[in-house]
Amino acid sequence: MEGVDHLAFERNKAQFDVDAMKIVWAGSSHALEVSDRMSRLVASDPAFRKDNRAMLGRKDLFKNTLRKAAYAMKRIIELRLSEEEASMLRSFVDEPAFIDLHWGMFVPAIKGQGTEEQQKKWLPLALKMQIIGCYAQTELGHGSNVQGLETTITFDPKTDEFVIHSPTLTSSKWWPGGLGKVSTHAIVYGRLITDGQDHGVHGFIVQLRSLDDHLPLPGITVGDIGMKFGNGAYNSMDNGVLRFDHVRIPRDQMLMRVSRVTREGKYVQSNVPRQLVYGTMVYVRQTIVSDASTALSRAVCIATRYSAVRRQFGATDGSLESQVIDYKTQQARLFPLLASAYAFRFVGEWLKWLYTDVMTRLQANDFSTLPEAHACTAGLKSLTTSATSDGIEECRKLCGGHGYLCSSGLPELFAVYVPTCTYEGDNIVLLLQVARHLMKTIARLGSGKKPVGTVAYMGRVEELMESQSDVQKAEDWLNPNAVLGAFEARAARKAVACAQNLSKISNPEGGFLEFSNDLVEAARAHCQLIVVSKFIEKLQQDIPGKGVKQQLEILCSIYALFHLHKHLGDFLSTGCITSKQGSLANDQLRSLYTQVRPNAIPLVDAFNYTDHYLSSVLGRYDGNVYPKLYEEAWNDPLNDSVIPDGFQEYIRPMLKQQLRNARL
Ligand SMILES: Cc1cc2nc3c(=O)[nH]c(=O)nc-3n(C[C@H](O)[C@H](O)[C@H](O)COP(=O)(O)OP(=O)(O)OC[C@H]3O[C@@H](n4cnc5c(N)ncnc54)[C@H](O)[C@@H]3O)c2cc1C
Repeated sequence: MEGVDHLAFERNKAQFDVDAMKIVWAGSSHALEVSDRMSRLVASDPAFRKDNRAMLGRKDLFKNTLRKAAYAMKRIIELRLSEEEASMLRSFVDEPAFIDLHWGMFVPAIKGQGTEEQQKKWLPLALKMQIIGCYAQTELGHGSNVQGLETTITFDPKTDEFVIHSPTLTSSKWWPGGLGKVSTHAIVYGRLITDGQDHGVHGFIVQLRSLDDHLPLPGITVGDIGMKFGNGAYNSMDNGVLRFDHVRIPRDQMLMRVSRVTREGKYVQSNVPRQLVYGTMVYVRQTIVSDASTALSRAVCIATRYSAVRRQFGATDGSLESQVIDYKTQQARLFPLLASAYAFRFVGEWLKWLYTDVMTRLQANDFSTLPEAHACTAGLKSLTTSATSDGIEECRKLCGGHGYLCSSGLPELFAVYVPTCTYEGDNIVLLLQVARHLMKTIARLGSGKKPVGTVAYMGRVEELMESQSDVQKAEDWLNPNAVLGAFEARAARKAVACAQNLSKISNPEGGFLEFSNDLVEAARAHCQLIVVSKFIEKLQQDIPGKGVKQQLEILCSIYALFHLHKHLGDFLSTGCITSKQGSLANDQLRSLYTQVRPNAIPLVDAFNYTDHYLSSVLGRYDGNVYPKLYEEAWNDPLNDSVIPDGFQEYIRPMLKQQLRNARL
């Protein structure tokens, strides 16, 4: 029945103002207005149709992506959209494409690492897309270990040029998105060599293809690296391979904000501090954390709506069967993910603030917060992307068999999302960086310099080593101080235990390798503390709207207590809480699930996603799942004919064969 809202009875249960929650989710009324307008614009335009992506072959998929990107650009110009509107529109087009790298890496790298002069020259071209750029750092042989890159970029004082060369097979650039078939330019990272001296890895703007006929320039070999995981999914992106055979570029194409090479070939550090480069990294990782909340909330929206539609077992006397969302096990898997989506939203919002704060301080030559900002964005990138990847897969399972259909939207969402655990820093490598920062923080505790920002709690390490939770009944766990106290004590104690183990080993690097699993766990505990504490901080703000704050308080408690329950071993073995307190946390968690249940559908409605964006039969706003699933099946190309191609060649002969000699 078209036009009927099959989930209306769920929406009527809302105990809070959903429109007010939409504003909280979007960040402001303005952000909601823009995102709502842009998402509807995309959803209503058939040119942005995406329900056939999984059926397309690679070439058609790729060409379709080019068409959409060009059409989006045309609309952005025609409608005179602002940068904010344009970026929203692109995100609702929802198709991994070369433009992601152009806007997400190429432009920020020029802004962050280029001199003013370089920005003046390159940014207008890039912003109007008269050149298209990518970010070519990773090589076949090295990704995480950037210092291991092999591409050489040697200054030739005779011609005032750099010569870029790929000396080995493993020095081939490998993976950069947008490189394979589209980009005209790249930020290429390689070893800078002047006068025989290696100055380490630096970035350069390099033209790869002719702006007239798109052919690779002399000395450049470039192509796509091949199909990736999933149907459709990330295959709309041309991740590429690139080799240089003594390619020459002018000297002024080295990104020279932090260091430069003079006409005479002298390598000079500018008075702009090297740390500035970290600013771009903080920016990029902050967007990844925000995107994590978006991806997870999409999956959760699908799984929650479908869990309210799906009924299994429990019918008595001819009554309806139970909605699967009412099963406690379903709630215990789904609601922590709902809570995580909100938690990541707020930690992402805070990271946006942090980036602005870091940049303001950098302008004033204050670098004091940079190591901490760098470590915490690295850690949060790792934590949120891992949890989101696992969460999307859990949502697929929460949808039972139908979750495995491409029309559920979940397989493709997972396939597109999962490489975030690897790109922009492998998640384990990033946690090890956080652990290094924690160990340095502990080592400096005696120096009198107080730790700042998200490691400030380490300044109270003596107290945290002794503290005992005073929780006596289940409701005590609703007190934010009780939760914070336990998470701080756990993080501090795990980090201190690592530091103590490391101090017993004479070779610090050897010790770091030996205890790296414990260090990763300590870093994870620290990052979970950040997420919990930022959620709690958010709730200390004024949050208007009937019942909105109350719902968020429930979600915050679910996020914290779910993790406390999941990592109970940590909390018990470090002695932060007793086993009785652990089981009280579990009691409280059960009660919170019951409280969130009537609000589950309204809480996912607050994400304000269009059906186009969700791209899921199971997650449809109106809950009209079964007729649409049935209809969708008949759209599959295999159903174009009743008898499949190949029947005469393969099926019929098999059916008719006489197996006189077979041993079957
Ligand atoms: C879809 C996608 C898009 C990408 N886009 C780009 C792009 O646009 N531009 C670009 O330059 N690159 C890009 N990359 C490359 C990406 O940045 C690298 O793959 C990433 O940095 C990981 O490096 P790696 O592949 O060398 O992994 P490796 O470092 O080889 O990781 C392999 C394993 O070793 C482990 N490991 C590595 N070092 C350590 C250590 N010190 N301690 C413990 N364990 C360790 C890792 O945890 C992992 O389990 C992309 C990759 C993907 C998948």
